[in-house]
Amino acid sequence: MAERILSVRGGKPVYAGDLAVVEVDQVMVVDSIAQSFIERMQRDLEAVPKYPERVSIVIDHVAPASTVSVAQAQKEAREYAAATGVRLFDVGRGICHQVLMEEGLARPGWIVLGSDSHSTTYGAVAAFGTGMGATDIALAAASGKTWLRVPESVKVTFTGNLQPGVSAKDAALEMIRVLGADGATYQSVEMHAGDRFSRGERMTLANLCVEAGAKAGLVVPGGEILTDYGYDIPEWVYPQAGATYVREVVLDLDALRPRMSAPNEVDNVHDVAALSAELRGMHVDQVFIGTCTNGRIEDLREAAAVLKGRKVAPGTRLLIIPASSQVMEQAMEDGTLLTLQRAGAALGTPGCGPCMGRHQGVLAPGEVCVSTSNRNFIGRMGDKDAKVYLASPAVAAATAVMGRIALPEDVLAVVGAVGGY
Ligand SMILES: CC(C)[C@H](C(=O)O)[C@@H](O)C(=O)O
Ligand code: SF4
Repeated sequence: MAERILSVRGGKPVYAGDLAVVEVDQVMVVDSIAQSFIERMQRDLEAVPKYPERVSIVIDHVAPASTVSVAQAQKEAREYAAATGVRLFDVGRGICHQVLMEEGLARPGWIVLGSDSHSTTYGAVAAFGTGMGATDIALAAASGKTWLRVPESVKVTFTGNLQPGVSAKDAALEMIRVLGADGATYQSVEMHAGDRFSRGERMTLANLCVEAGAKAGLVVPGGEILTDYGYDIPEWVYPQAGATYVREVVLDLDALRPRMSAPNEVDNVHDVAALSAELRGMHVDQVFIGTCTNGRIEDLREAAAVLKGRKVAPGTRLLIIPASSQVMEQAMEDGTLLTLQRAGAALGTPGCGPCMGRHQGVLAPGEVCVSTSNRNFIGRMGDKDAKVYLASPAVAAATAVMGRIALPEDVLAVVGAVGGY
């Protein structure tokens, strides 16, 4: 898939290891990188965006601003957008990847460069999405092009079906366990799943690919689900018959059970049911449901199904942040937010929230957090002595009810307050 997309978009056949120069359809800049991006454009390149409509700035990582310097950087980003005509998604619109997908700014066959590592997410709609630093992003904005070394591909085939209580997040964590945290460095993870996964589920899978070091995470479009792409799928995004891969992995969804990634590496993945009694009994201080990995409407509904009529355990706090304003609206309309609020969740403004430990839920030394995000390295969500466990929204919600790591079935017997919120 990577070879074909980069060949067509570069106008000549390229193979793994070749250099490709390709047209860029969308350049995405996040708040945290905006200042360096602007500096590269103005000071180093002395350029303006070649195609302003192909550049989007998203204020999402620390939104609303937490300090004066963050506020100043965001002010400069707004002014830059107004002066150059690039698109601006301001505070409250949501997390960059979710917003670009909702706005149709990632489409099958597109090349989308983001100043954010989780730009692999766009592979959910067969777009070649990848993250780059401020300098490369600025060059792409100034020239409308970028150069890439064409990645080798790893083939991941999903068989069977997700069982009740098991989600795409569990499949993604299992994939990372099998590949390893550096198992797909600068490779394209090409996922073959037929029509097993919805658009949101494919986003979760493609999102996690960068945690194996991948350059891109491409889901091969398949089956009945092709309608949720929103745009035509060109024939040339499909892998060539007889394509060769550097590695092939098969994941059986029938056998998959809820997974959890334990500190401090994303590929330290375990079966939740098989965790030691000590870990299952450990007090959990904070549960966070949200992020570009699992902050979509289906994720909030999954959490609400577990939390409905129940309360967050005393001594545990539950933070829930929808990935975008659109998700927030859907969750308002269908009552999901009310269920979550009544269960005792603290609801936040759409954005990244505490995912990378900069605001809205930073962890103290020794605290334990179960999060639906994608990273759990030392210091990710606050103090270096805090611990982050990664799981699905259902496991996170069950954990909030029990105050310790739990499976959705563990809370079935719990009705109403567990000691009172
Ligand atoms: C701030 C941004 C550059 C960073 C990333 O690149 O991924 C962040 O989104 C993260 O998840 O750590
Ligand atoms: S939600 Fe987390 S992982 Fe996603 S872009 Fe924001 S900080 Fe990065």
